[in-house]
Amino acid sequence: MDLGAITKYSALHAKPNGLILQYGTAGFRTKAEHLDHVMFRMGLLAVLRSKQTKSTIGVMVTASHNPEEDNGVKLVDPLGEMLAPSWEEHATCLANAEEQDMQRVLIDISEKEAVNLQQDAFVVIGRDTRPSSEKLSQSVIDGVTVVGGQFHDYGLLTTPQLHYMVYCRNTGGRYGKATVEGYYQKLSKAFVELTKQASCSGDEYRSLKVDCANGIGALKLREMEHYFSQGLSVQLFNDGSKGKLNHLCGADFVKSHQKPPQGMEIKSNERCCSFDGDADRIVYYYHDADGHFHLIDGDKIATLISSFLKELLVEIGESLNIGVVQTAYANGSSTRYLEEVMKVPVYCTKTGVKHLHHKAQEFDIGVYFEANGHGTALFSTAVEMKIKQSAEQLEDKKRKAAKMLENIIDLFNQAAGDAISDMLVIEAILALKGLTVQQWDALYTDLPNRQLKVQVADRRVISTTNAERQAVTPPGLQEAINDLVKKYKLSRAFVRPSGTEDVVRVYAEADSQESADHLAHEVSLAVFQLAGGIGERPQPGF
Ligand SMILES: CC(=O)N[C@H]1[C@@H](OP(=O)(O)O)O[C@H](CO)[C@@H](O)[C@@H]1O
Ligand SMILES: [Mg+2]
Repeated sequence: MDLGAITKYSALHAKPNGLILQYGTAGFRTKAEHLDHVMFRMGLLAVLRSKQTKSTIGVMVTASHNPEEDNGVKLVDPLGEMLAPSWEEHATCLANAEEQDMQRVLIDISEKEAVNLQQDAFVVIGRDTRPSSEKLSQSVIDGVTVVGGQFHDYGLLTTPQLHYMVYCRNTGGRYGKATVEGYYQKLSKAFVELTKQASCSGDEYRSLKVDCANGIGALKLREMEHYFSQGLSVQLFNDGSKGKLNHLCGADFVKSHQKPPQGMEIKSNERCCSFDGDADRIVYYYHDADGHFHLIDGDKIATLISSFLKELLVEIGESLNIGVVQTAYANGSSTRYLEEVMKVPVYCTKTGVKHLHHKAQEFDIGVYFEANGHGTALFSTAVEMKIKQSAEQLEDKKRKAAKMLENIIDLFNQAAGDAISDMLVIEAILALKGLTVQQWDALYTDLPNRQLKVQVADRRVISTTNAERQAVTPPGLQEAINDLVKKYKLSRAFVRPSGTEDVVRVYAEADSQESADHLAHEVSLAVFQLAGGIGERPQPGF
């Protein structure tokens, strides 16, 4: 390492004095103007991680569903997964080191992690469409080059596309070709093969309205659509030509406000979906004949996918273990339906995709989704091989099911939740099963629920256990929640400090919307009183 050069270049990406940031659930995220030094330093860190793992490492510049003025960065580990926790700590230390301490922190990390500095390093970089992203990704490149790392800048990519590139590059091309073209071809081929088998046809059935959150998803879907147009026609809205990124649109807006995005005209019973700003989340929705809005969230997506996979396995005659992984935010009805009707084991992990992803890796087939629409399915190597064999050896009907499963496996992005890939999986399943969006929605009825945020002086006073479903501290809070929950039917509530915002999140569900709203409000008051609320007391009404 040429420490002199690092110090010299670092001064060109100077850290604002006193600024402290944390590598959180989704990397670093804050106002774009505060991130130049973080980007440079993440370039440095990506090189160290690449040397240590002797693999290609990814750096994605995005702040997902945050407002346009924000930005962020996260590192992608060799198999396309999130950065290992010990390196998250290194990332935080490096980002927060004052200029004069930078060299020491870099050396500390290299020593602690036994990084062979002579090893070659390769980093791939992607960015979303934010106005600040291009310059910030240049700062990442500055960091990579100053420590002698090689790089490939993919330019504009969805977050899951970058995860895919990393995975492809580190598996010798077995997973796919590490180009945007390779991504389009792999997914589209699988999708077209699948939809060829569907018996229903007709233009109306095979068309979908997509709200792209005025983000990168619009660009990429537009590039990709002609590859799969045989199987599906998509109509793009909020494609970035006029509106602002994530403003009154996108998956996060639709899920949290439980209403359709602006800028999209919806006729009754039309199938619609929304991506978030970096296209790693998706939710579906429609208006019924009475004009009521129906949201189909990550829980229902997981249900559709896992029931389809289970059916295929039964047809093939394979008894592989399927597990569904959720978080505490999963609607109680979905968990009940999966366990009691579908007889699929369900596991609950802490919030944050990396927790779900790791749990899902424990199964032959692991399906994981956050309620907000981030998720995918993972297939063990042994399963992939078995299914490939079955697709060649089995007879007739069984063989057809095995072929379908083989294509479904190819259609999923197993590196990360991916709005485009999930959309194609869902569209293929609906077509193959001949299901309308209403029939899908009718699998079960969501329990009414409410999510609120409470401002407190220090959200770390709240600690939780049992996959965040119970508060351990501050004393008395969990008892207060228990007493409140008892007042309502089919009720459940929990609180946890957010990993991405300076708030405490409150979640409540109950047998009616009114009860869920009341319960959420009462729990918010308990948080305010017992966990050091600041500002105005939580008010009833939403
Ligand atoms: C309730 C909720 O939706 N929480 C989101 C949100 O995390 P919080 O830790 O709740 O701020 O952002 C995460 C990163 O995008 C996402 O994984 C998670 O699901
Ligand atoms: Mg996102």
